[in-house]
Amino acid sequence: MDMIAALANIVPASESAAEKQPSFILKMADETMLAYGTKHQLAAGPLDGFSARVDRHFAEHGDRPGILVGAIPFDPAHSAHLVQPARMLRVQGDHEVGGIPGLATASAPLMRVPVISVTPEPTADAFGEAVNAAIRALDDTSSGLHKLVLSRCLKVRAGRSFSAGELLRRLASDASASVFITALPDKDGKRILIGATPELLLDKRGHRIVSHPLAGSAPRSQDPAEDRAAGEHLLSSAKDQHEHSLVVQAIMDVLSPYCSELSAPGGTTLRATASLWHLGTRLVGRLRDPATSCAELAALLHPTPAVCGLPRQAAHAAIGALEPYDRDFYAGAVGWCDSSGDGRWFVSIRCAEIRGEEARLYAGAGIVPGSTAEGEIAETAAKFSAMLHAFGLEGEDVERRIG
Ligand SMILES: C=C(O[C@@H]1C=C(C(=O)O)C=C[C@H]1O)C(=O)O
Repeated sequence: MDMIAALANIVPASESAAEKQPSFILKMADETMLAYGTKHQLAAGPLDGFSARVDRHFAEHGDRPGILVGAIPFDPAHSAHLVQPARMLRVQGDHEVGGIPGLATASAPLMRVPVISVTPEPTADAFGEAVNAAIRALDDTSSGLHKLVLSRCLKVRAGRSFSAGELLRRLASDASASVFITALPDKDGKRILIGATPELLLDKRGHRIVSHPLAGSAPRSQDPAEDRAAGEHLLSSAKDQHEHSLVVQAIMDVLSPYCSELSAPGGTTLRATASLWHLGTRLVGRLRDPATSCAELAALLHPTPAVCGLPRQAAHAAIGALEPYDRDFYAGAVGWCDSSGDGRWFVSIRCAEIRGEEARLYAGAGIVPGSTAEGEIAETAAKFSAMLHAFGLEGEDVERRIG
């Protein structure tokens, strides 16, 4: 059955417009999930207590579909935004996201939304100063810091509201990423988070868990020889391998007490998105007790040193002092968990928060001894490029602003 036919079966014509539009889309290599409407919302609260709230939710709301979808913010003290939808559509395999009713039609031409302004927050220079402050903190052994991830933001204002469907279609052209749209709690109006993340926080099905952390990055090149050299350079870089190993070790430390087996069968390898090379390690484990829920493990893992730093508390405090904004749902997690304890969560990076005619794009980079301000400016500029491409924003003018 094709996508439109499948949707026609589950979306009766009499339904309200809001219910016809998916409020959550997650397109992965092997499956696309679409959630419509809201039956119940997960009770608010910090990440500590998240899995207990999820368990309580399913105990109280035994109706179908027995699934919660949505987003976890960066700050563990802030509340996740998860809903039990009215309906859920899961399409196995890889497929076109073009024909989703209420979003966009596959045959419609891509429309460029006229952009009024692109404002960096902070400026590339100010971000470079924050990176230098982080490098000084890492060099000062009394700080106890080993790694810190700093981000910057681009505020994009347009002449009319952005079309989530068109953005999603453009993002989906990079098959190496999982594309998502999720509703966020209202703040001066309706908000969504949209992105194309390459990073799997945790997948849990029965006994089996998989995590695929990324850390260590290099911009790709249009020139094939230069591109290959950039990848090989990253793979042999002691600084990047060190940065990467800190993340892998932290994740293994969290997961191993729960596992009878935990290993990295393929070791550390290069992962490519359309714009970046990454170092990645796919970790596969077998849980001692399959009743250990995905929500419980995801809450313990987040935020990993791939988006926060090491040690977690000190890095979190340093981010609060050095970044001029609250990350909110950037560098959190997006995904789902179900009443059987299974689930899948991705790290919410390469994303933008959209509210009407305004978008906030985010990009961050891990800083370890040996990092440089110029290197981190270039890396975050490359990390913006997938979203900028989706917004139709490329060229010298934007490049000048983002450094
Ligand atoms: C924080 C981001 O990316 C993270 C940081 C990386 C790095 O420092 O090399 C690589 C992948 C992600 O884990 C981001 O894209 O915003």
